[in-house]
Amino acid sequence: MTGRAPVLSVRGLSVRFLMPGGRRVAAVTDAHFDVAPGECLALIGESGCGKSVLASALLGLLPGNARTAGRALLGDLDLLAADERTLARTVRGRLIGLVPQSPAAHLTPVRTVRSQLEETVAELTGVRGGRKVLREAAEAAAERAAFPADHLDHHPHELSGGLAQRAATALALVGDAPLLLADEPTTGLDRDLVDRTVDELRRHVDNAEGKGARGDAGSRALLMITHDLAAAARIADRIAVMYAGRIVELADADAFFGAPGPRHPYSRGLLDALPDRAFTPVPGLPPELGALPGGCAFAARCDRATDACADLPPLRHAVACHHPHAALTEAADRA
Ligand SMILES: Nc1ncnc2c1ncn2[C@@H]1O[C@H](COP(=O)(O)OP(=O)(O)OP(=O)(O)O)[C@@H](O)[C@H]1O
Ligand code: NI
Repeated sequence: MTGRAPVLSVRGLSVRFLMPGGRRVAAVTDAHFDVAPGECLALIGESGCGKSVLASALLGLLPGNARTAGRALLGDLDLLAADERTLARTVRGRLIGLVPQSPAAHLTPVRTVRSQLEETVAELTGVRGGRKVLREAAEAAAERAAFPADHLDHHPHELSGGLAQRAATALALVGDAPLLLADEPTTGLDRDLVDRTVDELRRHVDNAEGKGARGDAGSRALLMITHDLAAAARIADRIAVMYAGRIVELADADAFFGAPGPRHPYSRGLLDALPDRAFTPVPGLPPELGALPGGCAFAARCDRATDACADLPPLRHAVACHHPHAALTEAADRA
């Protein structure tokens, strides 16, 4: 990794939901990671482990019963401490482009995709020169996300899930934001489009389209939340594995998907569950985030667990486990 300052620096980020009756849901606990300029970090983990909550925390989009702790620095700005005005005016869309997990819910129902794209282009890029120029810029934005031109005049409810996904991706790319946050950007897409979509997200980071007008080649970063390990393997530089609200492993993507492989038993389990690998699901279910055990949250499902796992394993050499699989120390240190 380069010595340049990270685009995003997350330090000790925790999110608790306060529930009726005093119960607390520990959705995210003590997340700690950086995303460097030019880098794609993929955040993976089972449904309900806290990935989207982490994304919402960065964007200031958590509901009123959420409490956050820690810091999330985007440049000098602590996203967790920023007020709503700053988040609305300078963060969402401009500093962070969001590909939301439920695109249909983020598109304005009463307006066509074309009008939403044109408005976003006008607002975020300052494109001037009248209708025609704006129209062309909006069409180019649609094209980047493989959104078909003949559907631009449709309203969101007339779109399939896959097309709504592509419309949302097009909107997220418009602002050329320093950080692109993509939450399940490939939901509802078939394999070809998955590849095309993630490649476009990757290009945003690589700046391969000659968009270096700001002289900032390679200065952008991508945080991609995904269930799709093939998509992660295709474009990610590093992998963060989340389990029960905690990041349990951070790894170089090549080492993770290739040799020596993941170090945390849960990460191994995720890979073994893939159809083109062992096709064996991780046994059991993740714990309730409202009632987490005191020690390692994965111990109940782990074939390597011992008495030591009753204590919480710290994240050491980028893995939080008492019995990690061996790896080249060098690879672990780099991660
Ligand atoms: N407003 C809320 N109040 C209470 N609990 C919540 C709230 N929003 C989310 N949660 C809980 O936080 C946990 C993490 O949810 P999150 O949506 O981040 O999961 P995820 O990893 O993104 O899952 P998926 O892959 O299904 O999108 C879940 O257990 C969820 O029930
Ligand atoms: Ni989610």
